[in-house]
Amino acid sequence: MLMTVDAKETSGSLPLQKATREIYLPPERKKISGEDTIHISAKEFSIYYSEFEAVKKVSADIMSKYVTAIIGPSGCGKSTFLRAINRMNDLIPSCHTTGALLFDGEEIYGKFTDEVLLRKKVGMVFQKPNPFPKSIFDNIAYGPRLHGVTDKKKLMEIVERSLRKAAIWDEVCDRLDKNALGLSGGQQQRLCVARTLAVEPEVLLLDEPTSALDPKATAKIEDLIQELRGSYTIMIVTHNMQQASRVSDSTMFFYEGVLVEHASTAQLFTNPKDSMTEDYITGRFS
Ligand SMILES: Nc1ncnc2c1ncn2[C@@H]1O[C@H](COP(=O)(O)OP(=O)(O)OP(=O)(O)O)[C@@H](O)[C@H]1O
Repeated sequence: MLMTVDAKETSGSLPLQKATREIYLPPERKKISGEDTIHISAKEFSIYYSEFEAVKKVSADIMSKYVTAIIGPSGCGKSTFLRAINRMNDLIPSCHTTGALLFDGEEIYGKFTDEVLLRKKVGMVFQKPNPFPKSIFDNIAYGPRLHGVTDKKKLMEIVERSLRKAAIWDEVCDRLDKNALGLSGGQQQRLCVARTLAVEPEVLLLDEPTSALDPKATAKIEDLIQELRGSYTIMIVTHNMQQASRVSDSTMFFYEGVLVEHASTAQLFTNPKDSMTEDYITGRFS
């Protein structure tokens, strides 16, 4: 469903411009059966690169098995926040955090956190598909092998199950021994989702997973997110607000490192509480 929103003419310190954008009204989304539980929780959580505070005292609860979108202008800290959830930022020496970030109630940045186990539970798919230069089979079997699965029959089961879950089995089942780099960009990205699913994570972090894909491949990934909703907690960074409104249950809007608003996607896109959110979703600034 589409409607046109005229943004207000006043907007604090933001440059004034007439903004008219078609806003996709999020469809009614079914509640996931069972009790709603908090999977990830940030409490006054900040992330620094040296002295620079890229994410500022964020407090938010991410609900288990729902889809959460993270939106906001370039450089506002979306990816930095996402990457903190499986400690990918550890690879950057200047990066450090304050406050708390909890996964199932346990400190992600705790002294005794097992990062390998954390990254098994919290998988990540990046902007550009990045299959290994190996066969399709070996791409999917890579993680399970790393975690000690050696039995060929068991590996075959995992490979098939993961490729089916990622909605790519039918396209590749007759060429599992072929190099994954021979797949199209969209297929490669679904293969990367399958590779992540192969180690049975609980959380999927998707960092602009469709920005390098054409509309058809993008639609397949969006359909896939809907398929996986209810089985995994999914967080997706996207610049595409229509995508956020199509695929997510709740949306976080960041601006300059601050979490300005976090609400159900329906509310955030139709009745945002903060004027800055409204200005952003109506295209006053990007
Ligand atoms: N490795 C790094 N070292 C220093 N500063 C960084 C590093 N990575 C990101 N930053 C800075 O942190 C801030 C947040 O960056 P981040 O990539 O998280 O933003 P983003 O909202 O994901 O942006 P985009 O939408 O452009 O991907 C930016 O000011 C960026 O320049």
